[in-house]
Amino acid sequence: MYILVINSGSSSIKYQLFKGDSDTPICKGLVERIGLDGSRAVHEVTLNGEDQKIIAERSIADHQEGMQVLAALLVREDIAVLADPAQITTVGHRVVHGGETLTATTSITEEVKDKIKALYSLAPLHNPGHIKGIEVSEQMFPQAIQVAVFDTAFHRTIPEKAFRYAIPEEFYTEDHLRVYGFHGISHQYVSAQASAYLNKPDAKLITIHLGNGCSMAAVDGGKCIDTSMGLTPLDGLIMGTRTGTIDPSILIWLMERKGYSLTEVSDLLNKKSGMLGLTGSSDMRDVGKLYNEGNHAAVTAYQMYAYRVKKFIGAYAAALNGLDAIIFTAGVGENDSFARELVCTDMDFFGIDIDKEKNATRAPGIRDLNIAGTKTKILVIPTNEELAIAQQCRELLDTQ
Ligand SMILES: Nc1ncnc2c1ncn2[C@@H]1O[C@H](COP(=O)(O)OP(=O)(O)O)[C@@H](O)[C@H]1O
Ligand SMILES: CC(=O)OP(=O)(O)O
Ligand SMILES: [Mg+2]
Repeated sequence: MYILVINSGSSSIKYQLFKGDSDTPICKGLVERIGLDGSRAVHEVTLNGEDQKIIAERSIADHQEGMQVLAALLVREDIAVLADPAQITTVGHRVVHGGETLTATTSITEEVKDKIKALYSLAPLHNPGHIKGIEVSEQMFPQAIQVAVFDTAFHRTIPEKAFRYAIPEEFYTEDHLRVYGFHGISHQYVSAQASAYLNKPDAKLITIHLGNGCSMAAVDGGKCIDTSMGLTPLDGLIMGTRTGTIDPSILIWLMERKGYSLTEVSDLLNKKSGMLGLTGSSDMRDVGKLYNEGNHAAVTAYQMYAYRVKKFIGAYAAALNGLDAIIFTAGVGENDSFARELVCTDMDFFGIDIDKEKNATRAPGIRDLNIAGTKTKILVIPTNEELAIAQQCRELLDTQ
């Protein structure tokens, strides 16, 4: 049994190939900076005991092209890990928005695809890419069972007082407008890792997923009780190209005063704002370089980005009525020590005290960054959405 996992994010496609019950992939890779300058694919494979890394730098305009690059790497003869692509029995797909009806891991039928398509307007940067990924993989691996694992599933335990919006009730009962929350596969994975690391099943945790999309979750004893994204992945933190929380009156102002159409408003908030709108670049590595050059816009943007995270930490410490650990994860959370330092500065009221030396040191695996003896653990936990998806695929297949 081979399980191929496809995780298409808004700016990248990550993939891992697992054999049998092993949690160690036999190859993995990343197609990144999709639609930006400098896009590339990085493919890692261990052949005859030797680690090989293939880096293909080329323009990759969209997720469909990204999937084709990925598929070609998997079957490239000189580095092939499979004798035949037909050996892949299952393809697990991350799907960001499952809406009201797709609430648990499921095998993909035409009906499931239609439901994912019906949610395009609620996840415009993601669900269309997932459908492309599913369709390309149905063509490439027609013998495999295609499985969907949803970002929204982990957030189903959020109580009504946190998932409802203060708008007339029929918009909830008839139109299902509510907080769904996203990055659930990642929040669930890193919170479980943190509880095990702390040896505390009832731990009160705040998970901080900072990728191109960014969100936080408050997790009490393994159950999510609140999260920063809402009906769509636009709410909450400042992201690569998304605003996060803004005064909704700005939308009305744009339409009334500037004559913006609905599409223009959606594009502005989803694709042209966040770090991109503030600095001209959505990629934190680029923004970091500008910061180091003393660029005023980048300095302000970093401060705004970290300040928003701090405010959610305060809110979630109150919601949890306690705090054992905060956990940084995903592209920025795992790699950008400066962003972590900014978030943790002047947070001793919450028992959060970062050790700058530990924070600046790179190391694989789980890292503990707080000053020894301080109350709240500050952890960096590499997320592994692909492994979590493979595990959920196995559970689904076991029950069928
Ligand atoms: N070494 C690094 N230092 C700072 N930021 C990084 C580093 N590596 C990746 N990132 C940032 O991580 C973000 C992408 O995170 P990722 O979790 O891969 O996103 P997504 O899954 O949403 O596409 C980008 O903003 C990128 O700049
Ligand atoms: C939900 C979301 O924003 O996902 P990503 O960060 O992978 O774009
Ligand atoms: Mg991601």
